[in-house]
Amino acid sequence: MAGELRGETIRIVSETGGHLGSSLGVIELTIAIHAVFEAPRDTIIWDVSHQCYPHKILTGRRARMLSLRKKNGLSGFTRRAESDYDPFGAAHSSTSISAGLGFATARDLTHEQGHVVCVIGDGAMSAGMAFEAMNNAGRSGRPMIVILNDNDMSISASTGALQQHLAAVREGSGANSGNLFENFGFDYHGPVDGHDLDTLLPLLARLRDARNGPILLHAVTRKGAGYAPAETSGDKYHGVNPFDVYTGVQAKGQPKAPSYTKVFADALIQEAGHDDRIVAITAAMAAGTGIDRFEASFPKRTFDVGIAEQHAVTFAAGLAAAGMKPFCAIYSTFLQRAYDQIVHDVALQHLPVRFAIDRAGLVGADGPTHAGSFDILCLANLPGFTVMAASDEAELVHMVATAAAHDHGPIAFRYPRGEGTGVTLPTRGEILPIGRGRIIEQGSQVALLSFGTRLADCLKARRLLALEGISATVADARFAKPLDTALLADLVDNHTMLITIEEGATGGFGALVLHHLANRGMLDGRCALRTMTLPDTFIAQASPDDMYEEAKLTARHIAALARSGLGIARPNADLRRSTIAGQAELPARLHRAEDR
Ligand SMILES: Cc1ncc(C[n+]2csc(CCOP(=O)(O)OP(=O)(O)O)c2C)c(N)n1
Ligand SMILES: CC(=O)[C@@H](O)[C@H](O)COP(=O)(O)O
Ligand SMILES: [Mg+2]
Repeated sequence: MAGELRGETIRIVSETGGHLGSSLGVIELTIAIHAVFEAPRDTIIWDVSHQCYPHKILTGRRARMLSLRKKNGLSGFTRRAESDYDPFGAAHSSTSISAGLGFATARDLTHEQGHVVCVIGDGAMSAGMAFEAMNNAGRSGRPMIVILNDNDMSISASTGALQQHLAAVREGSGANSGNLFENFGFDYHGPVDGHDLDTLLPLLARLRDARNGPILLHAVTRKGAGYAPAETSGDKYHGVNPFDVYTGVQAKGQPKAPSYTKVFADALIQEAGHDDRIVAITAAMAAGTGIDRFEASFPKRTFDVGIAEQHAVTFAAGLAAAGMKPFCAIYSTFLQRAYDQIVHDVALQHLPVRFAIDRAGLVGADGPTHAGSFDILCLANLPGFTVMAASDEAELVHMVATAAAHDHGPIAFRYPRGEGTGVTLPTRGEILPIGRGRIIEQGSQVALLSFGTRLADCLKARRLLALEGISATVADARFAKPLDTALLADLVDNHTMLITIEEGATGGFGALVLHHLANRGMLDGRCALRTMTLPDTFIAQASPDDMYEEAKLTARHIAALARSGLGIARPNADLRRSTIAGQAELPARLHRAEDR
């Protein structure tokens, strides 16, 4: 059974890509859990749930697994709307014990009998939220079973004191003094071999029938277990592209340009080489944010705090208050977890923390839980914040330098997942802090004001409109806060329509522009205003190549809005055929110093 399930998981992920290592680590655990407990009557909750592929195969979704992480396909995480066997959605870590205690409490209040099982990894266990939940559950006395899936790995190696404690417990050296979980009121069992069904099956049955309060089963597993390419790789094939099953070699297209992440990391390394107050912080995403590259150059100035975004932000605030220049590199979606720390510890104290916001905007296969939708509206509405968005990777280099020099209050710059545009990067001598927006192409009827990387589509839209005799200006806002009010006045005074475009939820850049213009009586009808944002409905599992089509944030959509706003019907047929092929070339003068 385990061999078949492991083989099927490998076969599927070799075609779909996704999170392989963690799924392979819980093959036997998944079998044992579903053998001993009766889902969906019993509640099985997977933390992060990136390891849920075997669970999905065993719960009626095997036939659909090749649609994993694709448009209208199965989610790469558990999802309530997808199956009764997914009682709670996840993807952000460390939520399972809280949710499990919720289910257990509801069960007891309604005098139901079901069991509640939460499977949480050692990495996810390192987050504060897991401790909050254990603190509450341990005292509650409610029967529930937490299975700690301890493979001594996060995405990369686990960090922190918990990792050391678990190692001591695994080696038995911590057993005599009792362990953390017992001290939190859990009946601790283990450590046991999480791959040994002969141990797991009778033990889980006994724990199931105990029903005398919260239990923690410490299962020791191997991430990537049973597949040599995964077991022998540094990250245990945490997240993979489609791959050759026999060799393990992943299909990796030749990148046309360095990723935004790499450009950020290299730019930060450059700045740090000239300023030893610059330090870098990651919350267990060293490779994903490029901070692993920074660490190779500045190991003593790099801090991986574990899956602890809240702590990461306030830790950065402390560093800033003490005169350092902290760069907090956190994915947009995961930064959501630290919002109060951003408001209370950073903004209200006006501390110069630098936020490098990677994966800002749509991210494709990881779907709605990972889309970077809210960082603009969350940060640009905070007092004293400076909020920037890079329109390409050259701009990102200038923004890193701007952030390094910015010592008066918090500053954030956002950039997307994946490859850059291939634009030439500025040399050291060409790098200058930026302070305002800029006009890229001058027109006269409609102004397209982009905040971020949708600029390329605005330039394409300009060419589409030109074919129809409509003249468009394209401008790069660069800042959502402070707004470049001179640029806004220029655009409003000299055009009959202004369209703002941002890859973020409504309430961010466009809303701030509207607020500014309305409150200064600049929307008196001479210039119509439209805003283009990410739709409220999340773009679920849109494949990377059609997510902007789904989000209606392409050149075609921009041109259509301009046309309709100007009261011009759709172009005649022969014009429709003339589509603009290829990427709009950014004008050579785009990156000249005087444009800063
Ligand atoms: C709040 C949050 N921060 C970061 C991540 C990114 N992330 C996904 S899985 C993972 C590591 C999880 O480690 P562990 O719980 O031990 O699971 P394993 O992969 O070892 O099975 C991280 C950091 C996340 N999902 N949620
Ligand atoms: C499960 C999880 O949250 C991470 O593995 C995430 O999927 C990484 O995203 P990137 O692939 O964009 O680094
Ligand atoms: Mg782990």
